[in-house]
Amino acid sequence: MAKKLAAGNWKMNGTSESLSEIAALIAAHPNPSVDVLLCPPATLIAAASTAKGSHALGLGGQDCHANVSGAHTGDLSAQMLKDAGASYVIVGHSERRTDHGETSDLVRAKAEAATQAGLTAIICIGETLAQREAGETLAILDEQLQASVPDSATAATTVIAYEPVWAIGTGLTPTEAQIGEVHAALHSALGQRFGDGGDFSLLYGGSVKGSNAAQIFAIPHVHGALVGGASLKAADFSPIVTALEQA
Ligand SMILES: O=C[C@H](O)COP(=O)(O)O
Repeated sequence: MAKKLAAGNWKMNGTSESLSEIAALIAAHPNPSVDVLLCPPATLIAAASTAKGSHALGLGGQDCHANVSGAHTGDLSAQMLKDAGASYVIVGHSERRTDHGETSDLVRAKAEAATQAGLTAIICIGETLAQREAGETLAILDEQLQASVPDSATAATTVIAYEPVWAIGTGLTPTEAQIGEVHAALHSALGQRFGDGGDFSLLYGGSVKGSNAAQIFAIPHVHGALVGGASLKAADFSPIVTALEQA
């Protein structure tokens, strides 16, 4: 049974003042019935870990280096994120693929590093609008999935996030049928490769908000969301957590 996960990605947003949003989220969900995760900037992970105390809220990084340590100025290893209090790390977000030229081979190496450090890897894949309009969506996603997910991946250590690039931060979302088609294909591909495709958590990401979360979570093989803008404020993220709890 795939676990349900409401994950927030703060991207390059947040300073110590933002820790009050974590306190507010915890207050709104003292005992959540689904997994709830926030990925603040790495500078806040340790403080967020202290702020959350023993609450079940998970914390994650937004990227990690493929190596454990070394001469990589400005980078962070998965071990360092874990040491700061993270239990997850996002790898292969389209903003990393675009802004930093990350390939699926590199994403796979990062996912391996993450799981070796004991973190759950959230591996992101997604098509551009041009690829969707060219009818290439399923082929592109399968290519990204096969190349980005390590052979060592298991449902316990790996979460897949489908994020259409054109839906991120735009207010646009695919139709329910389009999301359903993709998630069914991912479920099937993971099942064929790993034999336990039914257990991998498959998140949808891209303009998820309180007003559309329930419809998205009702789609087969959608086990949660990776939320950007609407995760920054507890007041916006909390309804998404609630919608997942009720799905
Ligand atoms: O990681 C999160 C996604 O990029 C979605 O961002 P968004 O909810 O702001 O569209």
